[in-house]
Formats: sequence, structure tokens, C-alpha cells
Amino acid sequence: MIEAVGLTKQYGDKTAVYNLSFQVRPGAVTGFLGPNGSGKSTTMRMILGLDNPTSGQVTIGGYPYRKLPNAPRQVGALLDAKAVHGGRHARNHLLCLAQLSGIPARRVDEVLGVVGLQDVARKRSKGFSLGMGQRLGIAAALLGDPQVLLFDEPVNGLDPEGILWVRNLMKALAAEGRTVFVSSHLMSEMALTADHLIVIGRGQLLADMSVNDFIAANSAGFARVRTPDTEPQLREKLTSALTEAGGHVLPEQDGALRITGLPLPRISDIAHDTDVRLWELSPHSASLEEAYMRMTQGAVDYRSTIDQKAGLMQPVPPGAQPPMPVPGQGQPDWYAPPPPQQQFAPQDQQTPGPYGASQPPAGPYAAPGAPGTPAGPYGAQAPAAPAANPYAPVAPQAPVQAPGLTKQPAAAPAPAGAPQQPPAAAAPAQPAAPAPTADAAPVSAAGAAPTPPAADLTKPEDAR
Ligand SMILES: Nc1ncnc2c1ncn2[C@@H]1O[C@H](COP(=O)(O)OP(=O)(O)OP(=O)(O)O)[C@@H](O)[C@H]1O
Repeated sequence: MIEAVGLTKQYGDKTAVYNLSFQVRPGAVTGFLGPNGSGKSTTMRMILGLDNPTSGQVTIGGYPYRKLPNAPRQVGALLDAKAVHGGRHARNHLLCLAQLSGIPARRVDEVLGVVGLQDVARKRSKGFSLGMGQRLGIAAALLGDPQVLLFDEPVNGLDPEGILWVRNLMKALAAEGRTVFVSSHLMSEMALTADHLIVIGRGQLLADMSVNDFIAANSAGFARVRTPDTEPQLREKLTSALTEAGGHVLPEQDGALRITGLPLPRISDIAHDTDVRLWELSPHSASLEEAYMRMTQGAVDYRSTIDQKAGLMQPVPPGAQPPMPVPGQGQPDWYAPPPPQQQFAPQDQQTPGPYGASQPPAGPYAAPGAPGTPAGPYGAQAPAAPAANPYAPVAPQAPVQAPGLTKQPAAAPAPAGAPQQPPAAAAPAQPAAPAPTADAAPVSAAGAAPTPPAADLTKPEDAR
């Protein structure tokens, strides 16, 4: 088990991680999520003893990494797949790591097979693609057959088959009782891979809960209603009736209506009572991505501006009606679902959309390079995506974000994801929390002198 208590890291006046307390338990895949620059890599480096906390502590199995007996046999990590000697053959690279840790050479060939690199084992890694480099990094992490594994963005650069393989590998490792801690920005992938989530924003804990609980707590399901396109007055009539009944109605870009706050049968009755014909009435569940966006919207440091000219906006011709405004669009909790034709496309036309990955094809998922082989120890099937309550009450509307802001003010975490406080007795002296605005630098508290920036050591072998 990995346990962080009051973990804080300052680089000069920059607080990268603040008062972070969490546990990563064995037997589960724990996803580590957060916007860019939120402190995920810094946290992982501190777990691996590559950076010293300014205050607080993190242990693996009760020991700080540097005090772990035979650490490479207990902990494996992929932090930066590019951190290899490019002139070395893949096998030699692993052999060097193995020899440093007293791991027998046959294990090198085993892990090369597990990651599907056996055919290029004697090729120099500088010629490897991004995906091959990731596989080599994963092989290095598995070398010591460790009980605790950390992966920082392991699917970075992998093709769909590789992503599926990593997903199954993570799940199989956890099923063997290992502790698997994995960071990713691919929400659809995390929804399929992780059992538990730790979410941070601006270095602070936002949520520590199961994937299902996270989605339920941070998202509202909704109903989609479509009236006949040929009779726009029906849409307006239904909108008024639903609003009057206490529903929250948002027009979607394709002309449908998104309704929250009313159950499906009630929407149907209201449509019937108001003589509005429906072409569609369907329940929709929020995805992990939607829940994540909702939770972290106030903790994003780097956000694209809205460029009005980039949207190919045409001037409205004289006499023509301007396009119908879309209330809520652009607000932090406005999410359009995928267009209907994507949802109901034939199976062979489905592609992973922005709100969910397509299901894996049936068949074994052995490591690439071994086609036709039965599902091995790392070939478990992925479960279905978690369900969410489609009729959860409407969350209060957040104020409209002014376009053009690249720095977002910090928002208080949602109550459901309120960070867990570490035991008071264990909490060390802390520097002041990061300031509420991105422009104001965090202040150091007396007694916790900021540590000078440490060398950026991210090489996996440095941890060994
Ligand atoms: N060695 C360092 N010196 C100074 N600042 C650093 C150093 N390492 C990280 N930081 C800063 O700490 C913050 C957290 O960085 P970190 O890399 O941990 O974030 P992250 O969540 O892993 O980001 P990403 O998702 O983009 O990889 C950032 O603002 C970053 O600029």
C-alpha cells in the first residue's frame, strides 16, 4: 500500500503539491487524475524518492521508498519512457537494470515477451516509436515482479491495440493483489481501467473515491427530447411546459432538448398533455469525462481561449434569423452528448467518442507480438463502463466563464469530493495553501522553509 500524509512540495514559491493525504490500496487499479500541472508527476516522484517532500511524508508498505529493503523488487515504475539510453539495445537496457537489482537475465526475456518487444529486443531503443518506448518502460517496471506499480501516463503514444493491452495488463496486475497506481488524461480509458480514483487540482486533493461514486457525485444524468424538426413551435411549447413543471431545459446543438430535474415518464406525460409529438425521448448517463470536467473546472491552469474567428462563423445574411442562442453553452457544466447517429451507428462504424471508448472486440488480449495466443495472465477482459443515475437533480449553474481567460480562478472543491483530511496528529507543519487566484503566488508559512527546486530526475532506473 502507498500512503501519503500531508504531502507538500514547493519549488521556490511554486506550491506543486499541497497537504495531500491518500492511500493506494492493493488489489485495485487506482487512477490518478488531475489537470495539466496539478502535481501528479511531482507526487509520483516523491513516492519514488526522486524528490523530497517539503513537508509530509509518503511511504510504501510503511517505508519511505529510499528505506525500502530491495526496493526494485518491491516497486516498479514508469515515469518517463524516454529516459533510456538510446544507443542500447532494448534487451541490454533491461539487462543493465536487472543486474543492478540482482534480477536474473531470464526475467528480462520474460518481460520482453509480456510487452511484445521480443522481436525487437536487439534493436537500439533510439529507433523505437513512442509506443515501443512505452512498452520498454512498462517492461522495466515489471522487471522485479513488484507488488507495487506506478505508471505515469502509460498509454501515451500507444495505438488502440496497445491501449487495450495496457488496460488489461493493469487490471490483471491488480487482480493478482498488486497495488497499481496509474495517471492518465484519457477519461474514457480510466473509466474502463480504474476501480478507484484519486483526483487532484492545483496540488490539492479533490476526490478519493470509487469510479462509480465519483461519477454519481459529480454528474447529473439527463433526458434528451426531440420534437419534429418541421414544427419548431412544438419545441418552444414543450420547453415552456417542462420549465413550468420544474425541469431544466437546455437546447442541444442538433436541435434536441436536454432535460434535467424531471423523470422520463413525467416528461412523456407533459408532452402528451401539451399535445407535443416526440421524435425522441431517451435517458442519458454522464460519463467519467463529464464528471471529471465538472469537478476540475475550477482547478484548470491552462485553458484555450475562445477564438470567435476560428469557428468559421458566417455573418448572418440580411433579413435572416440569427441562430438560436444556446443557454448554458460555454458554461463549465454544459456538455453536449454525442450526436444521435454516433450513438446508434452500426457496431463496425463505432469509434471511441469524446464521452466513452468503444468496447473491446471479443477475443484474447495477449501481449502484442503473440497473435492467436490465448489470453494470458495479462489478458483479462474489461468490464462494462460504470452506470450513473440518469435523473440526478440538476446541479446549480456556475457563473458564466468570460471567454479569453487562460488562467482560471480556483474554485472550492465540490462537497461530494471534499478532500479527506489527514489525522491531525500526523499532519506536519504546512506552508500556506495555494492562493485562490492563479496569479497570486502561494505564501510560505513560518517553519516550513521551501526546499530549493530539486533536480528533475525522472529516469525509472534512478529509482532503482
Ligand atoms: N523541478 C521543478 N521545478 C519547478 N517547478 C516544477 C518542477 N517540477 C514541477 N514543477 C511545477 O509543479 C507543478 C506540477 O507539475 P507536475 O509535473 O507534477 O504536474 P502534472 O500534474 O504531472 O502535469 P501534467 O499532467 O501536465 O504532466 C507545475 O506547475 C510545474 O511547473
